[in-house]
Parts: sequence; C-alpha cells; structure tokens
Amino acid sequence: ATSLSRDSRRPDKWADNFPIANGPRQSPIDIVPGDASYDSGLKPLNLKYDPSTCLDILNNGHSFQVTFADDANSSTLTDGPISGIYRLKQFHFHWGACDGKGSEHTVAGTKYPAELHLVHWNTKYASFGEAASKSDGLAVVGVFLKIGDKNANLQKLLDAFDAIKAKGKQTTFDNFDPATLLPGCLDYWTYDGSLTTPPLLESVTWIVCKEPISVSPEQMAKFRCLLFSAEGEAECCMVDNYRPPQPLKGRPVRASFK
Ligand SMILES: NS(=O)(=O)c1ncc[nH]1
Ligand SMILES: [Zn+2]
Repeated sequence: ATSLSRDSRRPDKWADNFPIANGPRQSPIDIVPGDASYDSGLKPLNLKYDPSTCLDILNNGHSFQVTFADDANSSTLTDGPISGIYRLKQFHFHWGACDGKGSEHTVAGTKYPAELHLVHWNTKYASFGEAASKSDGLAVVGVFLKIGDKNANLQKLLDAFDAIKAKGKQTTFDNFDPATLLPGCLDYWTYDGSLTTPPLLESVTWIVCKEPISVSPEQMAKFRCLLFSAEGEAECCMVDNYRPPQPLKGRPVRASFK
C-alpha cells in the first residue's frame, strides 16, 4: 500500500480533510455504565429484517459490508430511542490485529475483538445519502463480538470471504438474516454521535447492545485474512480498522435497562 492509502486509514490524520473529526458529537466513545442514566421512557428495539432484501457482500477497502435493498420498508428499525421508521442499508464490522483490540466503542475501557454495525437511515428523508447529512438521519446498532464458541451465523459471512479477499471485490449474497447476528438480550446504551469513518458526519443515533455475541478465535483469524489492498497491489491484511474512542464533550449516555 502507498503512504497515501496508509495515511488515509489513520484516524489521527482525518482532521486534516474532515475538521468535524474534532466536533462536539464524534463516535465512538468509551461507555461507562456507572455514568449512564436509566431512562424508563426508552422503548425496546424493534428490528424487523427480511432476508430476501440481502443483496451482496463487498470488500470496500476498509471493512467488508453486506448491503440490503432499501427501496421499501422491508428491513426496518423502529422504537428504541428513535421515532419514525429507519431502513437497514448495510452492516459491516471493525476488528483488531489480535483479540485484545478491535471494537470501536469500549465499555469502561474494555476493548472487544470486534464490533458489528447495522446501519439504518430515517425514511423521513429520500435516501441514505440525504439522511447522512441530517442530525436525526441515521441510526446504527452496535453489537460487540466476544471470544467464545464458534458462531454458526457469522460463519455464513466468513464462507464468502474467498470471493472478496481484495479491495473492490464483491459477490452476490442472498437470504441472509441479520437478526441472527443479534444477541438474545437487546438491552442497550444510546447517545448522539457520528459516523466513525470519514466523512464522520454527526448524524447518528447510536444504539449499542450491552450483550455481546460470540466469535471463535479461528473465526477472528479469518477476518484478518481480508486485505486492505486491491488485486495486484502488495498485500496488506485488513486489521485494526477501528477508530478509538472520542471525547464525550458532555453528552448524556442513556441506558434502556437498570
Ligand atoms: N462505522 S459507521 O457505522 O459509523 C459508518 N457507516 C457508514 C460509514 N461509517
Ligand atoms: Zn462501523
């Protein structure tokens, strides 16, 4: 990889091109459970996903992403901390070079080996692109991955990796139900934040699940076989594609549970 591509992946360099990197509602954050306030007004999350809206799986050079058809209210998020209907656009992951790091959000300083993001946009706007520039435009559900038993649902994604090893590779991927990647308990923390990758837009209502899902060490090793680099370039393993926690700047973090 060139120094240009390496630098563009360095979070400490992002403020040069995206000054909002030092803005008032940046993500991720360190979640301190003791500082979160229980809000009895928060509703349970209502996630309704239709596996037939699953389109493809892609290596976009900074993560791998599963994209969904979002031309109808087939896969939606409602309730929780949000009002209205948000449509699932895609989900992707962030992970580390080793099991001791990889998540973007941390919990009282604890880093998980990986974190899943399910990205939804507010249907009061016409598209993801328009919603992404609005303060209530996006809602991302974050789920931590913790080392444990092999996760059979995750394995379906990993089995597609040979077809998307290099940056820019994409393959069809259908009938995957993202609900199978959710923990049994949907207790969550919520706060107002941003995209964690450029353009770092401050348009995300973050919904971070308290309960992690499992991933085996061998499965984590497979994440690390993906490449940042494109075919024909010097191979560069896709690891440490996470932004570290950002200043809270006085924002409240609410808990849906006691
Ligand atoms: N990592 S994130 O979910 O904040 C994100 N989604 C799209 C761009 N960045
Ligand atoms: Zn993400």
